[in-house]
Amino acid sequence: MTPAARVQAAIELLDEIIEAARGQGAPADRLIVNYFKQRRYAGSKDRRAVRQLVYDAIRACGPIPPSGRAAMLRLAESDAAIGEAFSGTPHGPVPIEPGETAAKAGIAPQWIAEALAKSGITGTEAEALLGRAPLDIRVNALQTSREEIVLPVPGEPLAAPNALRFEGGTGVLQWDAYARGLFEVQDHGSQLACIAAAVQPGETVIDLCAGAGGKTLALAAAIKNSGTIVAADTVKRRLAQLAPRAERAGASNITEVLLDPGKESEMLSEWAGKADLVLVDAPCSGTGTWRRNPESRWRLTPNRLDKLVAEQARLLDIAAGLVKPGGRLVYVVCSLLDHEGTDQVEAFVERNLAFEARPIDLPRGRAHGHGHRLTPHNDATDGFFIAQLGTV
Ligand SMILES: C[S@@+](CC[C@H](N)C(=O)[O-])C[C@H]1O[C@@H](n2cnc3c(N)ncnc32)[C@H](O)[C@@H]1O
Repeated sequence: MTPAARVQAAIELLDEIIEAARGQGAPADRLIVNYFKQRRYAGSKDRRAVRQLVYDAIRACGPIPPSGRAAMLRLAESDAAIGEAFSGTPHGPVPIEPGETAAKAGIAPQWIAEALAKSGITGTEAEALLGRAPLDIRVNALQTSREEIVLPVPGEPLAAPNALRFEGGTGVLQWDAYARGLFEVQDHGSQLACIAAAVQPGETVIDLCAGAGGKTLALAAAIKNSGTIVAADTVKRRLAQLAPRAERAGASNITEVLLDPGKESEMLSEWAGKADLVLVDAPCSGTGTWRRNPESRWRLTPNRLDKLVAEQARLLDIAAGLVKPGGRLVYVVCSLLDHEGTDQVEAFVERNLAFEARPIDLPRGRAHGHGHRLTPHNDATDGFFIAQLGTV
């Protein structure tokens, strides 16, 4: 493909991504894969270059752009080579019309940028939300250690004791050590959130929003396969990924519970008031993961955020009923909006007088409100808010 044809392909893809974001359709990554399935003539270099153009344009536009072409014109303002592609050559974009405008720049749609600013995320902190994420792994302490593991490329040791960092895009899933369960891909921030849970061997742990089990597996390793971990979620397709991962990792103390939405407490009643730890890794807006999914900021609406905040509060109250006297609840969101973080915890302790927010001691991050905050700028992790709620 010529450089101009690559720019035109990126414009077409951006049109699809914008439409999907407006209608809550397929994520950008899937649309890119589908696009190239129908265009086998594009080689791997073309695919990589187009993908890069698409993601650079997504990052460059704050609000949802009116069109893929307007998004690419925004990128052209900082890259003359892209501007030159608008010359009307075959397969390339038609020339720029007089008065044609580029999409708006910025960190995010205005209302989200304002909510972030109210939460203390401005300037370089806000810009870093759209940086490029490295690739972190968690060495599986059930099978090996960071010192013993042998990998094709040496990773950079991080503050979490089992964390190693590689350049983004490193093909770690093709490594033999992955197939043998010696490590899992997990952001350093997620690993630190699991450390905040401070599990001890023999404990009864409920991972209320286990998803595909990323944190469940870290907790199983920390608890050294003793005690019990209940991994619960409402989405079968996510929870179904846990069993094969657990088998590969050698984690043998996990019980899965597929929950019906609205019947969570009923379905977990055998553990009511019995858990040493309940982890609530709640569904959230994901503002801390824009490095990986920059277009997700175009999908969030005030109404969707309100619904998420209400669901987080409901899940926290369900979790409170599962914690035993003297036990603890750890609340995690990969968002930096205070609505979903410290404000949520403040409202929880007002509703649940048996709980108090406790300080968290981690090698990275800072205290923020009623919890602890990790950010891409300050900590080189995804953005997280973590709170530990102990019974008084
Ligand atoms: C942030 S994700 C969890 C990620 C997972 N803990 C990990 O480390 O990979 C939030 C999860 O909450 C689940 N969820 C949403 N509503 C729920 C509910 N009412 N009860 C339990 N889980 C729920 C979602 O299906 C999703 O898997």
